[in-house]
Amino acid sequence: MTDKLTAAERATHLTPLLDKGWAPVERADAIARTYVFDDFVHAFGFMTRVALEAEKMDHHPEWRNVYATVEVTLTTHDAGGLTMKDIALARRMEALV
Ligand SMILES: C[C@H](O)[C@H](O)[C@H]1CNC2=NC(N)=NC(=O)C2=N1
Repeated sequence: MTDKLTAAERATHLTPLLDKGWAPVERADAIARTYVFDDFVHAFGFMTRVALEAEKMDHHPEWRNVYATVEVTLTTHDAGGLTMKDIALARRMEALV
């Protein structure tokens, strides 16, 4: 789960997330997505749900919240790049949005 994704794994696992609005961040071998909610309460509710899941998964997002906007970047620091842990967390976030 913490080995960096191969090109074939990226093609399989990343493509569905790219369709949902996630984008590669080449600078850090990461992916990023910006979520826009109706207001701060909805944005922070999402962050709270994700935080509880992230803690269970022992895998944590880099993120920034300004009022109704949540900017998320996912990468695996221990591996120095994108791994299946990031894919799993992105999928959980898509289920919790
Ligand atoms: C000790 C602990 O398991 C590690 O530091 C975990 C915690 N959460 C993490 N989150 C992310 N995004 N990358 C990591 O490498 C990572 N490592």
